[in-house]
Amino acid sequence: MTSGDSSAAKPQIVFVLGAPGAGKGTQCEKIVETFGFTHLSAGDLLREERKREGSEYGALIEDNIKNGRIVPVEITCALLENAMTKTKESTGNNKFLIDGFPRNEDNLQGWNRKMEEKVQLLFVLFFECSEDQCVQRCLKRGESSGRSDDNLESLKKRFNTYINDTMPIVEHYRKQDLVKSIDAAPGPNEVFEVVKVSFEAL
Ligand SMILES: Nc1ncnc2c1ncn2[C@@H]1O[C@H](COP(=O)(O)OP(=O)(O)O)[C@@H](O)[C@H]1O
Ligand SMILES: Nc1ccn([C@@H]2O[C@H](COP(=O)(O)OP(=O)(O)O)[C@@H](O)[C@H]2O)c(=O)n1
Repeated sequence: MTSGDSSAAKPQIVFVLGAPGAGKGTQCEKIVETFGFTHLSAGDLLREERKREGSEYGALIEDNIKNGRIVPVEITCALLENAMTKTKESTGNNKFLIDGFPRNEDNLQGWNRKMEEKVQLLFVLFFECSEDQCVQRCLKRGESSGRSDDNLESLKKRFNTYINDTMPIVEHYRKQDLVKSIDAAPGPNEVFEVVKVSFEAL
């Protein structure tokens, strides 16, 4: 096999970042419908692992989520890799939106050690939205989501983590010219009109 062949088989990925409540999950659903990517949310995978019977990480994950801290990358990266492998085997799809990751330096380093060479990073979608607007969206979502972190106390901690730990990761990718910044303040359909452009260009 030539090196060209093996690189063609690499999964294509887009990282999706933005503040809590910026609308990452909402836009990912739309991208899946229109462009055939598989959506892998790091937060959803962690919440599933938290409730999986026999998981040794349940309490650790819950403690981190409630306090807006980032779970150690060994756990999150293994969940993502496993989900990618399973998706590839069961559906043949090899294009992934990786939502809410990498969210801090530990996530970035862990991913780069284990996965960077195995995938093709297309770009990083970054949703920009004011803290006020994001908090309002999360509080509204909290009325029905049942999430233990959609409350004001957890949100303050999540925003600290976002500013201190996630923004440097966005800057890291910006320096590599990989970031596509999207204004996430308008309604979901309007935001998607802008998101679309990046995927149509692929
Ligand atoms: N563009 C938007 N305008 C208004 N509300 C939105 C928008 N995008 C998402 N929402 C709502 O805000 C909440 C957070 O959106 P979500 O996609 O879950 O964000 P994230 O994945 O970034 O945390 C949800 O209740 C969602 O319905
Ligand atoms: N890479 C990640 C992503 C999420 N998480 C945890 O999961 C929580 C919820 O993340 P999420 O992406 O589902 O939700 P939002 O904060 O984006 O609304 C985060 O606050 C972290 O505690 C993590 O530890 N590592």
